[in-house]
Amino acid sequence: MHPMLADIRLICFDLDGTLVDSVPDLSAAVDAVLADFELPPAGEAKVRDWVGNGSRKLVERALADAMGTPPSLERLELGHARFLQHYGCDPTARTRLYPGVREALDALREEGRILAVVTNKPFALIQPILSAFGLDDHFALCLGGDSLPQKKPDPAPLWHVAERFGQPVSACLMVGDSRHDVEAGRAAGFRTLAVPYGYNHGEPVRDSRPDGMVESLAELV
Ligand SMILES: O=C(O)COP(=O)(O)O
Ligand SMILES: [Mg+2]
Repeated sequence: MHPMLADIRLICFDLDGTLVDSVPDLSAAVDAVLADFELPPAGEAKVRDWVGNGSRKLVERALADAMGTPPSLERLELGHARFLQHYGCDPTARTRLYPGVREALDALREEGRILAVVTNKPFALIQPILSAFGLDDHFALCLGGDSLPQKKPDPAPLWHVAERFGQPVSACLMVGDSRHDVEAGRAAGFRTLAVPYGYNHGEPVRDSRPDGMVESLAELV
């Protein structure tokens, strides 16, 4: 067991960039939206740096980059609706679990820890992705970026999960790949653990000073 887990009863996991490498499917959907608007594709490298603030912001960044100017509200709404359609068709066609994820989740569940997903992704997309990897039963609660009025880096989703399971924040851990996860966790009073392999707007997540880092979730167990 990892030393940081000693007093931890509840663990909130980020999804994109922490449990799943979803950029191949996210960027295919972004490029499909851009094609709908007869704009050039963005490609995976750019999309990787745009992920993290939810799908609406992702589409906004892609449209602004392709057009050289921020999109109108109307274009953004239409683009986001199109994105949800394209992405929702098959959100795991090229998405993969990161190494160590399944082993870690199996073992942590076995140990009786409460596991939750707190992502900025729309709630409706969480279940299809978890089920594609046979992980639907592992999490006691999943929250998306649209589940509450606030999303990460706001601590509200983390407090919501802790309260739901009657856990003091001192018994809770946030595990993520980006500064939004570390900031939300710290603001909530959770302990924070980061993985270096995900998406953090092109910056090392270590710069956000998480309480700990692991190269792979396999190190948790
Ligand atoms: O949808 C996003 O922008 C990122 O989602 P995440 O919070 O699971 O990393
Ligand atoms: Mg993430």
